[in-house]
Parts: sequence; C-alpha cells; structure tokens
Amino acid sequence: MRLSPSELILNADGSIYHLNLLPHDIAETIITVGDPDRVTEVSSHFDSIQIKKGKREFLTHTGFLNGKRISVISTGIGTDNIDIVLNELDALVNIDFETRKLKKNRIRLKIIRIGTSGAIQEDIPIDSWILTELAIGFDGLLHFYKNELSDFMEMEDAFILQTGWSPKKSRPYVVQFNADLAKKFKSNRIRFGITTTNTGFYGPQGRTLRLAPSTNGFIESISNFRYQDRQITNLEMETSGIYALSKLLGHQAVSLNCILANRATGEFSKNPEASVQELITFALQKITSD
Ligand SMILES: O=P(O)(O)O[C@H]1O[C@H](CO)[C@@H](O)[C@H]1O
Ligand SMILES: O=c1cc[nH]c(=O)[nH]1
Repeated sequence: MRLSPSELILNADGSIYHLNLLPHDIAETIITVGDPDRVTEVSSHFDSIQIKKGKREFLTHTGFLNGKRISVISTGIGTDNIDIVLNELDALVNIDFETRKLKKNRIRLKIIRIGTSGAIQEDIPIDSWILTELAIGFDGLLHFYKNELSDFMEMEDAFILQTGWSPKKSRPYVVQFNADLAKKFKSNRIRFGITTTNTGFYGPQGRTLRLAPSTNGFIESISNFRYQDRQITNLEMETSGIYALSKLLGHQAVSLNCILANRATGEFSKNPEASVQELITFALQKITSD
C-alpha cells in the first residue's frame, strides 16, 4: 500500500516531517536524550561527526566512535514526543520514501535512552544509575495502537488495586526492556529497576508547588507497591513509550536513568551535569565494546 502525503509526511528536500532527516542520516544504533543540549555532550565524544540536523526540539548528530556509527537524537520531554521520534525513526529505515511503501527487509534499530530521573526509594543514592527492566506507563500511548502486549496484565491489575488508581486516569501498562541489549550494560554500577513513566513533572509526579495533586501521598503510594517482592525504583517521562513502540515496531530498546532527585529523602544532585556526563561516558564505552 502506498502511503499518502498526509500519512507519511515528507519535507521539500525529502526528509521526514519533524526529525528533518533523510534515511541515510541515521545509524542503526541510536541514543535518545531528552535535552537538546545533551546531544552535543554525547557527540563531543565521537571521533568524527557526519550529520548535524534538527527541527524544533529534535536535534540529531550522527558520527563515528571507535569505528561504530552512532546517532544521538533529542526527543524533548514526554511520550507524545516519543510517538513522533519512534515512528519517524522507524519510517527512515523501514519505509521506502520514493515508493512510499514498506520495505520488505526490516531493519532493527538499537535504541538506548540516556536520561535523568527521580528515585522513590530511600536506598537509591543520588547520582547512581538505573537501567529500566520494566516500565510502567501512565501515559496511555500504547492504548492508541493495536497490540497484544499483555504479558504483565497481572502486574498492572495488582498496581491498580494496591494504589487505588483512579479510573479517570489512563490504565497503567507494563512493558519490558530488550534483554539482549540490556546485557551490554551490565556492570556493578548499574541497578536494574522498575520505572514509572509519568505524564508530567509536577502533579503527575506528585510534586506540589501551588497546585495540589489529585492523589494525596502519590509517591508513598507508588513506592509501597510490591509485585513478586519487587518495588518501583524511579520515575521519568519517556521510557514506557520507547519500550512499547520499540516492541511493536521490532526494535531493541533500553533506558538508562541518571538519578538526580530522590523523592523519598528530598535530595537533589549537587552536580547534575557531571553526573550525566559520567553516564554518557559509561554508555558510550559499553555501546562501542563489541
Ligand atoms: O533528562 P531527560 O532525558 O529529559 O529525562 C527526564 O527529564 C525530563 C524532566 O526534567 C523528562 O524528560 C524526564 O524523563
Ligand atoms: O524527579 C525527576 C527528575 C528527573 N526527571 C523526572 O522526570 N523527574
């Protein structure tokens, strides 16, 4: 089937609508970061940079490090942006832009998120790193796609029951990392965890400045959740969308979280930039150690 101009939207130069990229602009190993400034922090480690392109909050650098071609792309904040980034990255490799038809041979991208996050358990130190094994999405993105991702229905039901989750909110969905890709990042510095992906930074993460969240004791309630002796470790705003769409599209994804805040102790990192830099260096070393 030929995709119409309103579905597969290409710019005048043939690049994909939001990312502003041509198919050959991206590598098969993709690092996603939320903050556009973090793109340069990652690509400054590259031996050479071939592509620097962007539009809106979506900035991409593609280059080589130790002979490996890598792209780093900023997603901005939130799973609504992840919907755009994942669909457009997939289109770049799996749709022929000339014929507007799906390619026969599918390419499987390796997607590694390097992001920042808040811990919700007291024993998780500031500036430590968590690799998300299971993401619990409060965002609802998955529900807009035909899918049979139901492996964790029992855990979802347990979460809804234990936290008294309001039916006014989207049903939380649980989705897993790609275990093969995750093996690459095993290290005594990395803790595997359960991450919630929240639809905002303030109310949706139980923060109160002037507005009170609808649920009293939101952080306490999700930090007390237990499933098969496991507990939620941290929260952020993209991982469930990345994992869900990667699974549906056939890509491999892992999410690395640099813990900047601890919501149980009220602490925040004294040097967030250095902390994120260290995680970038670690991730790049693992990615290029084939
Ligand atoms: O540091 P990044 O990758 O943006 O990730 C986290 O930081 C942002 C909120 O400050 C959200 O995007 C959250 O997921
Ligand atoms: O508390 C935090 C810190 C970083 N990112 C988040 O989404 N929440």
